Amino acid sequence: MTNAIQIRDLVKTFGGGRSLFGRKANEVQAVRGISLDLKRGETLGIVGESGSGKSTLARMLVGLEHPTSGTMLIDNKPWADLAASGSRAFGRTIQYVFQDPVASLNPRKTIGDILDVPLRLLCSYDSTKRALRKRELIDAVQMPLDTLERYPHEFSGGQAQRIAIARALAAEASILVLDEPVSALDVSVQAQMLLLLQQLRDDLALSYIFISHDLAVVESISDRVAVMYLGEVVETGPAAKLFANPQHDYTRSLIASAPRLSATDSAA
Ligand SMILES: Nc1ncnc2c1ncn2[C@@H]1O[C@H](COP(=O)(O)OP(=O)(O)OP(=O)(O)O)[C@@H](O)[C@H]1O
Repeated sequence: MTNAIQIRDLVKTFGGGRSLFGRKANEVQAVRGISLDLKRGETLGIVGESGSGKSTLARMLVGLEHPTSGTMLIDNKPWADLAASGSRAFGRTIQYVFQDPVASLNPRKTIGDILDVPLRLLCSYDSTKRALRKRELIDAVQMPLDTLERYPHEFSGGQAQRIAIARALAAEASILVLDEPVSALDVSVQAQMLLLLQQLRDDLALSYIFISHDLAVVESISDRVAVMYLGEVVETGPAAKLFANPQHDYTRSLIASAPRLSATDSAA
């Protein structure tokens, strides 16, 4: 079985202008030599405190940031080849779902027009095929068909996130990077969203990178978890094992400082 993503020795350094004394000023090492694999069909949770480099890693995976050094294979394609081919190649391979669903949807366009963009620009489908795919996509995220004629402000946060997921699925990329996808939602809506994501992953053979600082959410959806601290991965392991028996001091302190796992406890 090949990996959906293979990351080796990945480094990202921001800034680094020279000061009067020849030392690099304002340099931030956001990611410091990460190696990770995402298996096909797997959900890999990524946890870590604010500033640990989770979003920088995510942004490099989808081509929004250039690595300083290291290699990545995304769906067996070298990252550098995808970057050389441009955003269309990335968009058909790997998609990013943002935390704030309402802000990620253009308020002046109908949902149909929003879904039209990737179908036109990334897939080059004709209008008949686009109309068919839009109905399939909206159905896949369990929204009514009249959603296509409505505008983003007419939807709740949970509904808007379903639409954002439909858009991420439009170009048939098999890998989604979900960056805090349920953090802006009410706890009751979070559970439904996690269920939908699991169904989509299984039905469409997707692989997920799932970033969150909510350990309960990560434990409930992830097969494996990677713990980031100061730009490094300090521990990886199967989700249940890692949370039950953390090996690294930082993982232990992260678990100790997390609020009680109320969402999963009360859903049981
Ligand atoms: N464009 C940038 N320029 C300079 N520094 C940056 C930039 N983007 C991120 N950083 C820095 O890199 C480090 C990692 O940030 P990053 O956003 O990846 O962390 P994070 O774990 O995703 O945090 P959060 O959970 O708050 O989103 C931080 O110190 C941040 O200030």
